[in-house]
Amino acid sequence: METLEEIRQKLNIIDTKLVELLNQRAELSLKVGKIKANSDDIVFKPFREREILKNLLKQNIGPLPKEHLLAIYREILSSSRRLQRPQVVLFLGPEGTFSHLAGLEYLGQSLDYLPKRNIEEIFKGVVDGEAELGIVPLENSLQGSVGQSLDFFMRYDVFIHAEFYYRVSHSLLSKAKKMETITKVLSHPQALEQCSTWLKLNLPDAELVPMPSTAQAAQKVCQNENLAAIGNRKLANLFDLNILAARIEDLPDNWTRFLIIASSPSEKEGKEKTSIVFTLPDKPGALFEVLQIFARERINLKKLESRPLRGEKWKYVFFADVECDLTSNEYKNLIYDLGIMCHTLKVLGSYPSGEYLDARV
Ligand SMILES: O=C(O)C(=O)C[C@]1(C(=O)O)C=C[C@@H](O)C=C1
Repeated sequence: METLEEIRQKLNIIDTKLVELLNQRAELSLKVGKIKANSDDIVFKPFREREILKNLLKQNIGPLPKEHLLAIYREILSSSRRLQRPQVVLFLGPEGTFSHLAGLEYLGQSLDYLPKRNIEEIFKGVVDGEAELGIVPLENSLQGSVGQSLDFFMRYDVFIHAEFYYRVSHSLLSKAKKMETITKVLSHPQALEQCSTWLKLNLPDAELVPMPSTAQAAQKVCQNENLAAIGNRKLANLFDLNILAARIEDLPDNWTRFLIIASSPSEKEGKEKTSIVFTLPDKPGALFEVLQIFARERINLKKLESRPLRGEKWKYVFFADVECDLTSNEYKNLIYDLGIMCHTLKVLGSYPSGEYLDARV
């Protein structure tokens, strides 16, 4: 049998090779960066990244688990993007919110994450060039759409580059080591609501205190061992808290869909979904005609939502996701027809269909 010393020697040799290879990869990434800088192209290429990850998974014969390989590679890609150009990304703050944690998981640690006080500031910051990318929450599988995010797509000139889904799973976090000392539980009202059955069973006497965000709740409970917060388990690392209980939500299949936005359109090929916003003339069958076009072309409609049109009462704007690349040449005529039928039509972007990131694993 090999001794510990011998195994460690072998690990050292492999690590040396890995560093060498990572640097060779970084050199190539810098070359790509120069080409992109010359053509003013955006650094983040979600379709290419997904292709890389897919190929890696095919090649991986273990024992390295798939989730570990993906996590390692997300960081390699994050560093690669950062090498090409400093990457600022705006998110709905403060630090530790689901948006922040979701962004860190999807885009990696090498970016500069800048918190914003509200969703509009994210759109505005991206349009004004304060950041190359923004992360916006669009909808939740249990609670429905984030109305504001939909509205700002109508008002700001931004494009969608990627989508991903992030699991909403809650833990009980505290400075205390045991649950017995907890007298108050703090969190965002939605998180308290999502864990109400667990709280009734396990902490029936605790006072429930609403907070503006799960991140602020986690920050607050650092002050006192009798307090606990409900939020993502990663808040434990961020605020140095203990996880007293995990996966305490009543309904475990809870996901939020996030979009990555930028001020210029996305890359040209390989896209699977397109989002559009449109308004219609006030006449019978106006929406039916639009839907008929999609039916005629056998295009699958994944989402259709109406929102009040700002400044014009009882008028509506429609937000739709379709399962095809509407920006490709193949659909030129369709876009032309839609343009005639709609009062206004804006193609928000085409992008690869999103991955599901599960922070619980
Ligand atoms: O292929 C590119 O366009 C790259 O910039 C390289 C690379 C990579 O490191 O592999 C980096 C960033 C992109 O998001 C995709 C891939």
